[in-house]
Amino acid sequence: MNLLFKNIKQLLQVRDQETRLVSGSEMKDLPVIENAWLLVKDGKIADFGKMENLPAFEDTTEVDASGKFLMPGWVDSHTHLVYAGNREQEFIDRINGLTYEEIANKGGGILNSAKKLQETSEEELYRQTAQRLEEVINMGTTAIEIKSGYGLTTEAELKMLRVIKKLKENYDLPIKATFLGAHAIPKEFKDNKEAYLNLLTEEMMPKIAEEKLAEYVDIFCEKGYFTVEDTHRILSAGKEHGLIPKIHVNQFNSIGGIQAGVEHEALSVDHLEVMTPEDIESLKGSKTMPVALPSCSLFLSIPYTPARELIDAGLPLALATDYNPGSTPSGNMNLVVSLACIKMKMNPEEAINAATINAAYAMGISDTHGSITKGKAANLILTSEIPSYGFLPYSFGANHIDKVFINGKEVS
Ligand SMILES: N=CN[C@@H](CCC(=O)O)C(=O)O
Ligand SMILES: [Zn+2]
Repeated sequence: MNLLFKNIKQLLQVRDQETRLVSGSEMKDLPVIENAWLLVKDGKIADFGKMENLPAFEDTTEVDASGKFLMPGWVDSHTHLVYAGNREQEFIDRINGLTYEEIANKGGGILNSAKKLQETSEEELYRQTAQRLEEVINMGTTAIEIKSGYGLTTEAELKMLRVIKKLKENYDLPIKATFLGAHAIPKEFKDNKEAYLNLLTEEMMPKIAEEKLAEYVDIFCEKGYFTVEDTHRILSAGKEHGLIPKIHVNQFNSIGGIQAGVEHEALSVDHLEVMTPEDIESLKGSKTMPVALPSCSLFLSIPYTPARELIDAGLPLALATDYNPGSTPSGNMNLVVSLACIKMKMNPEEAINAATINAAYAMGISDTHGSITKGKAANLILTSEIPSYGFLPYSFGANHIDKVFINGKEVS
């Protein structure tokens, strides 16, 4: 059965097949078709056009989209969706004056989540994660990347990645798995980081490659976590095991990780709250997508990625949630898009481009997702009746999503 959307107030993000990302001043353009129709066949976008040229289709289920906007679903290219429990106590500790760094130094933070996760069964972890996945799908996310990194032992890292594998089997949206064993140094290796790096590259990576449990490799390149040298080592070893690099970098300090990412042709460099002019310069001409995580800045009260500087330098930018229990307990891409406009001075067009086509590039799926393009998957958001697409970020905190479709099937 085909699905026909009719009377769409505006069809947003209409692109040709060649456009894989948009950069610099191109990000201000959001191509639209007014008063449009769109046909879905076999889960894919088959055709679209203006209502005045609507052909006669047979055997279609019709959706009247009068007053509504139809657009590609959000793509969330950076999450830590698999975790056990929560870190609400650390939230309270921060309200009462401790910093994120102080909490981590006291054995809280990532190590706290790792302890909880190690003690949680794979079944229970799957249950908690599937619930979060359904929560974000209901908010319009129709493709998602998920990292390991709260296991920090071979057994627990594999447990996380197997949970992601099971999600891939049970849900229809694109899910990419990232191995982030280099997220923090476990307590047992506090005085022997070298041994932990060896464990990552010599024990965990071969197992992950053998079971095909991840597409990407990631590392937290930051003072107190992993150095630029460690980053080179992990990304090189990852590549030898068929894993494409991504990095957590420049969250608190600029230490040269961006240059390492570019050198390794990382698919994305993520966080970027603290950027020097040299960091921006080194991204120019690269294939690496910068990714901003504004909900993390909001939650931790740290600087926002200087989006204007990046975009005005001609670079592309993607947006993601960073959904995790410590720095961003929210997977709401609608809030991310609002924050990008409110706090990072991105225009609605730039923010929507960053959360769809550029986000799809950052998770390696922009040939099949992230825009309204013939042949791409019909992963779509139908808004409620709103005056304009700019109303989405403007009315922050409100829910203007009427329906969500994955491969043409209504899922919410
Ligand atoms: N910065 C590193 N990792 C996660 C948060 C980790 C945590 O606090 O649990 C992030 O991307 O923000
Ligand atoms: Zn993260």
